[in-house]
Amino acid sequence: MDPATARASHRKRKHKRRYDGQQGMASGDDDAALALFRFHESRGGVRALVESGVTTVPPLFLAPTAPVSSAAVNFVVPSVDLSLPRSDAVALVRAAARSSGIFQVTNHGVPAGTVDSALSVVRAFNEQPFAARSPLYSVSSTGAVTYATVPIPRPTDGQPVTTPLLSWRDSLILRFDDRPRDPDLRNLPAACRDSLLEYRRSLTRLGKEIAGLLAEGLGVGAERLDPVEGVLMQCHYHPPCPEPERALGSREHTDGSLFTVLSQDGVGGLQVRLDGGEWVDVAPGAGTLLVNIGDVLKVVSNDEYTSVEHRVVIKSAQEPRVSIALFFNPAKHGETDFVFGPLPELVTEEKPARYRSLSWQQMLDNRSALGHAKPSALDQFRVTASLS
Ligand SMILES: O=C(O)CCC(=O)C(=O)O
Ligand SMILES: [Fe+2]
Repeated sequence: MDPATARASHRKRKHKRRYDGQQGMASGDDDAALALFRFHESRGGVRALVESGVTTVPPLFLAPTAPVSSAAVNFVVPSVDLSLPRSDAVALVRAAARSSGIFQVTNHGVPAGTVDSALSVVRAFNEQPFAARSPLYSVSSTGAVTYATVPIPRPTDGQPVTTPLLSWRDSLILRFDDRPRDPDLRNLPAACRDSLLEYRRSLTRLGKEIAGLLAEGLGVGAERLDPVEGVLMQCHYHPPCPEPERALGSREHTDGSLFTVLSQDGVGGLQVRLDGGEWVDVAPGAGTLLVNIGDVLKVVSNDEYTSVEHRVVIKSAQEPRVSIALFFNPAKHGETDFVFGPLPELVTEEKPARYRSLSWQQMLDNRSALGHAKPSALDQFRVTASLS
């Protein structure tokens, strides 16, 4: 190979690695990696594909098996009425966080208009002409605001190349970590910016209340999970899909957060996996707020609480679906990485620490290397019982 060809080939491989986030791909994946590269270069997201009139799901998005849910199980997401006396609300939160790892909150004090408006500005952002939204397109995981079709890393479980690389959704991502003030969102249309900041302000109050209830449910002081902050806001737009049963809106994963507050419109598609078994639908309720437990809280609670595995299937060939996930973590300002482990109060002789302490960065590194699904990156930090 002459030096120029070798350099070009090296550049191509580097590009591929940057975009698929995986090291050492098999050469059989080359075409998929190039298709992924080209897709990102086009800067229009899934929405642009749909606008171009695709009638089939391109291979980059193909789910390996039809993502069916169990019709046999009638899953009703636990509901917590936040206007109940505190001890009752704590008991409900505790039961839900221990069993399914997801619950819905009612009487939460977040105005319905705040949620509706946030969902509709996300939809409007994505439905702007290509020229208005594509300048923000970036797969970088830094920056105050980015817009992209973001892949969730594939589990490295030896699945064949047909594993989908991309989810059928475009995400507008706002990052609030490391910043004492609101991030610079000047690139967003003003109405979009104002609604999303108001949404975050309102949900931050709710997040603090939920953190207190979750802490009390563990039998520790409310302040033990405080201060929390909505550090990352992912606003997802799932364009109508010509073959809904062949794509996934989101691959299966657990969230890396303490907990996540999720709102969605009435289209539906969110599913959870019960006890690592069957996938079941979470019935949509337009504007309802769901709380799901993430991996940080699973560790901090020493496995008292469970992080819920979830995914999004595409329900409609006509209707787009919009959802907003606000991820809550311990507040951190500046450069210091936060380290977390089982709370000392929850470690006893009968129940020793199930995890070693780990830093947020270690957790992120493991998630991108091993994928976000179970068996999870977290298992790397699990303390295994000594056999001797
Ligand atoms: O779109 C949804 O309902 C779920 C989104 C989600 O799971 C996430 O952003 O982590
Ligand atoms: Fe999630």
